[in-house]
Amino acid sequence: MAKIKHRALTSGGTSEKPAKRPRVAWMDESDDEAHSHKINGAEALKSLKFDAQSPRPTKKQKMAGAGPSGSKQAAMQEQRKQLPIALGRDAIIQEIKDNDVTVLVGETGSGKTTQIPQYILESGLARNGMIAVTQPRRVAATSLASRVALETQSQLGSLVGYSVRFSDVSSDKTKIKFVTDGMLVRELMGDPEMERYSVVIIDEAHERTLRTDVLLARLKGILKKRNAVPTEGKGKGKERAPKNPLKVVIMSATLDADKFSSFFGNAKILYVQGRQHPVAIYHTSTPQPDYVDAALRTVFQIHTDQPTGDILVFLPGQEDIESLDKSLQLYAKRLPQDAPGILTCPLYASLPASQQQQIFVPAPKGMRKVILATNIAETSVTIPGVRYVIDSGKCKEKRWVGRGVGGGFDTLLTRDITKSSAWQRTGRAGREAAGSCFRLYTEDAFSALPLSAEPEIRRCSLVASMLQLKCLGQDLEEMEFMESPDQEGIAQALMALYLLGALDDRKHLTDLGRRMAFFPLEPALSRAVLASVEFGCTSEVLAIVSVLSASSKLFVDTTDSRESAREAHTKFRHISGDHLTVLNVVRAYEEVLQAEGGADGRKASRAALKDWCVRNYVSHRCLTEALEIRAQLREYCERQAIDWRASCGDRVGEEQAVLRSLVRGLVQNTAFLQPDGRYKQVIGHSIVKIHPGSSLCDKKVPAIIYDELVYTTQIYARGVSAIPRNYIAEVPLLKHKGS
Ligand SMILES: Nc1ncnc2c1ncn2[C@@H]1O[C@H](COP(=O)(O)OP(=O)(O)OP(=O)(O)O)[C@@H](O)[C@H]1O
Repeated sequence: MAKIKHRALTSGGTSEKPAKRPRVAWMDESDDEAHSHKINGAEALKSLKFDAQSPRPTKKQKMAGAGPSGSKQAAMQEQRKQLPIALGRDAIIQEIKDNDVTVLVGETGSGKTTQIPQYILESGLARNGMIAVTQPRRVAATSLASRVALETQSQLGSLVGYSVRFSDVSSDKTKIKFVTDGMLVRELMGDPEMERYSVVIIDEAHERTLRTDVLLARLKGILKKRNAVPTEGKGKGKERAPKNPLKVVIMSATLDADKFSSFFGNAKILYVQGRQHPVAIYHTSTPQPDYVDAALRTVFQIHTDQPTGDILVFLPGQEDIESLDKSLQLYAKRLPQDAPGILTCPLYASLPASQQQQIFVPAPKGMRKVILATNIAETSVTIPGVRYVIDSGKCKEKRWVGRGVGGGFDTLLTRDITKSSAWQRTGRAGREAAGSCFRLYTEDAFSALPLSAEPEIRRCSLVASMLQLKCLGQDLEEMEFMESPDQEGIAQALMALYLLGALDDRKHLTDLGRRMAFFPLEPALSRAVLASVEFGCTSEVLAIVSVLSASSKLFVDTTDSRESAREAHTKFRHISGDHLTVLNVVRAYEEVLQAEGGADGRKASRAALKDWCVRNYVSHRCLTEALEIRAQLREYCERQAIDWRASCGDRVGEEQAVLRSLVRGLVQNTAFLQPDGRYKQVIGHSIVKIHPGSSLCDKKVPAIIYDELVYTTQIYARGVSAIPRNYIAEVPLLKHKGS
């Protein structure tokens, strides 16, 4: 293998003196034994057996994902038949027919997610109802829906559709619907017994998201109701059958199947063996504490030594992705002129959907695509062209820090992955052909990893779920979950909902709480929207809340452009802080929109708008998405008879009204200035500092509200505005406390 001459990089990506970088030493772990694993030490899941290799795909097969017509379609149908799951089709359908709940464990890429819904549909098991397939992440839900629509030769949104927050691509004709688990929980509010679904498939159940756990708990109750055999009725047999029975299928490649089975009264467990393509696994022979650097070297080792095929690198978060992206681009420039180029493609949750879709676009001829992803690409997703996976062994985990009444906050902490995650990541390399997975940790380190992560229900805020369940007449604290939430988490959620006015002092849901749950927003933000009605500033609050709900950040602020960005942002700055600054940006953007495209801005030139955003260091994607979200929130307002046009008119009144509304929602996110210049939470005990990215970062004001706390070396408040102290005392439930 020819050595690449690297030059040393600083984290900012600038070059230093040339330095030779050592290669990463690998140990081949590709013997069969190393790839089999057991679940719970009991049921052998011989899933990662790399010897069940089917023939390498033909050129035609490789093209199968490219389009729905002619030979490509035939190749795709042929590929479907080759999937390991296809062999067990009839047996699986029979088991689903015979059982209310089926737990299905099959190796990554065996065809569970794309095929099982189609088999169920073809078998007639769904009768006139729909088949829901849940996914923990939206990128998986949307890309799977596209794939299954292709396979069924239908247009996305007709037979096969999807529903994720703020985007529903389904219709009356839809029979298979891919949904995020959060969306299905929301749907419960309009359809508490899930009557419109005949089959609910909970996919990637091993991830144990809070919403999946809520769904599983609800499904248990729904099954009892919908599948009970009526005691009254004249006839026998069919006439005594339940009217609209429900089937539940729980699926994953890396699942503690016994646990799920016993939760559903010893449900049937099915194992699907075999995988389509082998994946060779390599561990490093020594630990690699600097995993970004190790990933950089491995990318180039693959690029110079290995045949064509795209590379998927798993990193914990956006910062590492951006850092590796820069380094890769820098080194790529130094490749010999005749060598294939490198095209980098970042993928993380806060990246807008349109940019996330770039990972599915084939690299131009002569280029190798390197996708830099967080664990959002870890499950369910097939990225065509990927043959190599590099696994840093790290991920970010959401965790409620400092749990307890009034205190604490959700934060993302970097930690080692689990064995489940490692297997899932490995699985991304063998989707269309044989692949390789390079783990940036030793085999001993792999052996020491826990099997699976602690369920979210034990480590994340329960506020939103508790409110949704209250609307269904259920108390989270009394429900039977696979794992019960801890008392501190429950107390914190109850207190938060009480302070928002969603619950009364007897823990009963209030009318306000019901209205809050109606909006597809965090309860704190929906409370602010509802408060804006009282203060006559719904138009302004909707604009701010829409930006806060967008998936990407409004202000573009990279290390290289920090000074120019700050200067450009000055003209939007509002003296009160970040919330009204956001409003100023939205207004300025709308002015350009109208100037460019007439009264309704519809014909505005995209190029002109983008140009304006670039010049002002604000994100065009964030603003486009925020305006779409706002349009939807306006519809929700109309359904609640709220006049979304209500606006203050004058700027002084506006500042007061908007901040007062926001305090109603962000009441727990308030802090008072202390004599030592720091801020202390009003409810809670944490000492916080204003984030350096805030327009208020150098200011000392008596009291602040903030959108969120982030923990790095200390606790920072982000998205901050200054408020008079008495605004906090105005919050109805706090009045009597005289805070
Ligand atoms: N978008 C796509 N483009 C090309 N091939 C695809 C696509 N989606 C699925 N496939 C093919 O179908 C196979 C089965 O995918 P599927 O998602 O059904 O597997 P799975 O068993 O659910 O895997 P996992 O547990 O990893 O989600 C893939 O290995 C791949 O060969």
